[in-house]
Parts: sequence; C-alpha cells; structure tokens
Amino acid sequence: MGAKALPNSTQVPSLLPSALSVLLISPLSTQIANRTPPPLISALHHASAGSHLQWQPLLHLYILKSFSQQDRARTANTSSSIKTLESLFQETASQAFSCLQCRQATYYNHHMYNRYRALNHHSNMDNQLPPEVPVATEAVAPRPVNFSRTFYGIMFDAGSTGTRIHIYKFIQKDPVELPVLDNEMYHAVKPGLSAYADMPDVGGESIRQLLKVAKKTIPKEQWIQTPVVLKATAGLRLLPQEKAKALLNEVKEIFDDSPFFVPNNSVTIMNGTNEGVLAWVTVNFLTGHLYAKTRKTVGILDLGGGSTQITFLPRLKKTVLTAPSDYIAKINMFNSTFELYTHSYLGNGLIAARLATLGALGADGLDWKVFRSSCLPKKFREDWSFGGLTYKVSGIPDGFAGYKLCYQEILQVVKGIVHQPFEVKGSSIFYAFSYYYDRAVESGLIDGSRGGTVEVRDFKKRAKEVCNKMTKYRPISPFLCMDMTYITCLLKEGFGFKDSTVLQLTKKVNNVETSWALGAIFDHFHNLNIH
Ligand SMILES: Nc1nc2c(ncn2[C@@H]2O[C@H](COP(=O)(O)OP(=O)(O)O)[C@@H](O)[C@H]2O)c(=O)[nH]1
Repeated sequence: MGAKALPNSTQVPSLLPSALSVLLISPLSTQIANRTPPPLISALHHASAGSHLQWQPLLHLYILKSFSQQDRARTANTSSSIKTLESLFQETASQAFSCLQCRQATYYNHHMYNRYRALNHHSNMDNQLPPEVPVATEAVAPRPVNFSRTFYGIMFDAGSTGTRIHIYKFIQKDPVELPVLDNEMYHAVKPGLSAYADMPDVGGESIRQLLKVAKKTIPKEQWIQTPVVLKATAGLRLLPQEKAKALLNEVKEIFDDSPFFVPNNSVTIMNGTNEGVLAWVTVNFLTGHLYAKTRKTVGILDLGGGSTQITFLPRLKKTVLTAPSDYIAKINMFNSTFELYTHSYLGNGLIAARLATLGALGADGLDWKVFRSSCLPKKFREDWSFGGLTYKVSGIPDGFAGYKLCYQEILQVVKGIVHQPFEVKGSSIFYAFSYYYDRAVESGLIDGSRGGTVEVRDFKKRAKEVCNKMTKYRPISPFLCMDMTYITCLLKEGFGFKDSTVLQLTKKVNNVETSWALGAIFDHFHNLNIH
C-alpha cells in the first residue's frame, strides 16, 4: 500500500561507525555492549575508526534494520546480536519518548544520512564491513562538550485547494538524546497545483515562491543536507495521469535546481491510506499519545477539498473484522504495531462534494449549463472555479431553499458510499481539522484562534440555522449552508457518529499544524512501514 522501501544496504553501512559510538557512550550502551557478542562489536569497532560520536540510538536502530537479508546471512554470527541491539535500541527510544513533555515534540533525524547519500551514492556494504577483526572493548570516547545541533526538513503538501510548505526545525542537544521538534514554519498559496493542469510551468512557479520562503528560513550552510519532499493529495489523484505526471516532473526539476537535498521519490502522489495514517501519527504525536505506552490514542477526521479521511485505533476486534480489508493498515512505531482503521474517500472532500451535490462532477457543457441546488441562496448565481474548471452555479430562484431540502440532496452524495465502522458508535474522541475546523469557525461554532470542543449535534444545529437564514450568512459564504449540511450528513449518515460524539476541533497543537505533513517527515526520516 505504497509503503516506502527501506533504503538498500548499499546506502547505509558506512554509518556503522556511529552505531558503535552509541555503544560506547551511554549507560544503556554499556548494557548493550555487554550483551552483544564480540564479532559484531569488533566489526563495528573496526568500522568506527576516526568517527565522531554524534549519533542517537534510533538512527542506529534504523541502520541495523536496514541490513539486507544477504548481509545478515553473511554476518551470520551477528544476527542474534542485531536482534538484541534492535530491542535495546527500541527500549531506549521508548524510554526517551516517555519522558518527553507534549510541548517537546521530538523526533530523530538522519541529516548526516542525507549528506551521506548525497555524497556517496555508489558505496556499498562490501567496502565497509571488514571480514574479521580482533575484539576491542576498551575504547571509551569522551562525551562532546556543548554539543548541540540543528537540522531541518521541508515537506510540501500539494493539496487540491492549495499548496503548503512546512519547514520543520529540529534541535538535538545531546548526542545520545532524541532531537526535539523546535518549531514549524508554515506558508500556503492558492490555488493548488491541479489548477495548473494545462500549464505545469506556471504551476511550478508557486513551488519556486515557496522555496524562497525555505531559503529565507533555513540557514545557508544547512541547505545541502535539508531534504525537500512534495506529496500531492486528491487534486492530482483526480487528474488524468499524464497531466499529473507533467506537474510532478515540473516540480522535480525545480527541486533539482534548488540548493536543498532531493531524496529519491521526493515528488509523488501520496496514497489515501498514507494520508490518513500520517495525519493520525501527527496528531497522536503532538498530543503525547504516541509515546505514552498506554496505547490510548485519538482518532482523526480530515476533510480536504477533494478527499476526506477517517483514521483511528480500534479497541474492538469486531471493528477490524467487519471492515473491508483495505480499510485496515498497520504501522510500526516504537516497538509496537498499531493496527488502524483508515480510509480516504476520493471525491468526498468538501469541494468535490459541492460539485457532486450540484450534479456537476464530471459533467460536460460547462459553458452553458447552470448547476442548481436548494443548498444555495435562491438569488445566488455565480461562476465558480475548482481544479482548473469553471462552473455556473445558482440557487433555485423560483423554488425552495433550506436545511431539509438541502439535506435530501446531500444524502445522495453520502449514502451507500461511506462505510460505517462498528466502533464509532462508541465514545472515542476524534480530532477534526482542515475544513471541519474552517467551517466551524466561519459559522461561529468555535473561536478561530483557540479551536474548541463540539458535539456532532452542534454541527447539525448550526447547519439548520445557517440554511434557514441564508441571507444572514451569505456575506460569509454563499456555500456555508451546503458545506455545513454536508459535514453534518457525512458525520451522521456517512460515518455513523452519534449526536453526542465529541469532536476536538484543532488547527494547531503546540503551534504545529495538524496535518499529515509532520507524520510524513517522520516517515521520511525513519520508515514507519505503513502496510
Ligand atoms: N491550517 C492548515 N490547514 C490545512 C493544512 N493542510 C490542509 N489544510 C486545509 O485543508 C483544507 C483543504 O485541504 P486540501 O489539502 O486542499 O484537500 P485534499 O487535497 O482533498 O486533501 C483547507 O481547509 C486547507 O486550509 C495545513 O497544514 N494547515
């Protein structure tokens, strides 16, 4: 399911020196060293000659996991040691994570790994691992004084309604501790790349502009080792393949011309499963649930323009057993496998749903057809653009408008399409963001600067009010009735939430955007193996 492959063994082993470093510098490392058979220690030690002690445990786990089967066979004596090391490194990781406060969103990086990849594309394991060397255990390197380093990661979110850049800054204060996510710089432009389906070069301009922001934010000396990645969502998924490809090629060329580090597969269309899972990772990481060891997590609801995602960790086996098999995804993190219920509904994002309600999705005759709906103010008529196409839309001038009629129209867009997970009838908390958040603010349900907690019934109540007083809400948006009714209908008739289900509407947690982008940079730095 689109999981990124682990880097192959030819790219990783020259980092082995640093694996030894950690063996030598922390108390836990001493334990690891004591429990590790000599052949591995000696191989690592030999490889470590002249290395700097600046690697953190999880990176070593990453390295060790990256041994290919063949390499494992070749180092037969060491395979059990590797297992021992892996579990100890994971132990280290969960210990480190469990003592972090929520504010300190931490993660591990591999910026040296990036630099290594940039400079050593052709190295392989054969010229790194010596066959047999004498055991040497006495060397204990000193801990560097005033160690602190900063590194960055750039994630582009090419959405159906806009393109956003997330620039994450990490600080690692100690070589044996995990880096801390220090802050995020966020910038957005509209429209999304898909609006440039027929002029990819113009679309590329928006990427160039956002890269300028990255250059201003990230110190020059860091550019070469800062990975730049773009993941596109529903907008490009909905385009014909050649058009989407032309846009992605344009972006790749711009990245290649930039001073940043461009990893393999840096410009892709992300699959819906990863979109849902990575948003779940972001929210549960930022809220401290991921490393709390309690396995208590929160579900997420993401409502984009073209697609919508629901992801949560089922507590009941029945939820997994009664779900379509492709709605269940596994993710490996911190020595645990999370089996998640997740699905992305393409065409059920808020803006795509407007088109479906109006009967305009995939329609021809856009030059002359007028698409009408009782969800729009009666006297409203406008040319309205989405995804590079312009539609004539209007209310029903001599008909009726209002909540009931609107709800009936929208029901057709949701009914029979959205699967109802067994468990959402329960009392889990869901974090809802993107358009759930925006519309709750516009309709006055929550405060825009603080977010807030609402129940599903609050959306319904406010949708009724907006639809039955369209003129009052028209200056905010002529689509507000349609959008609020869609959200209500999606939550109730689609996912099957109870009126009393609590939704935590959130734009940011501790100043970091609730979006799949943070989860995606984690996935980039350390393959989360979503499958
Ligand atoms: N604040 C904020 N809003 C976001 C972010 N990413 C997406 N959105 C919002 O999500 C909605 C549309 O999502 P989009 O990515 O265009 O749609 P998709 O392609 O269907 O996923 C809009 O309300 C955006 O403002 C983000 O990182 N931060």
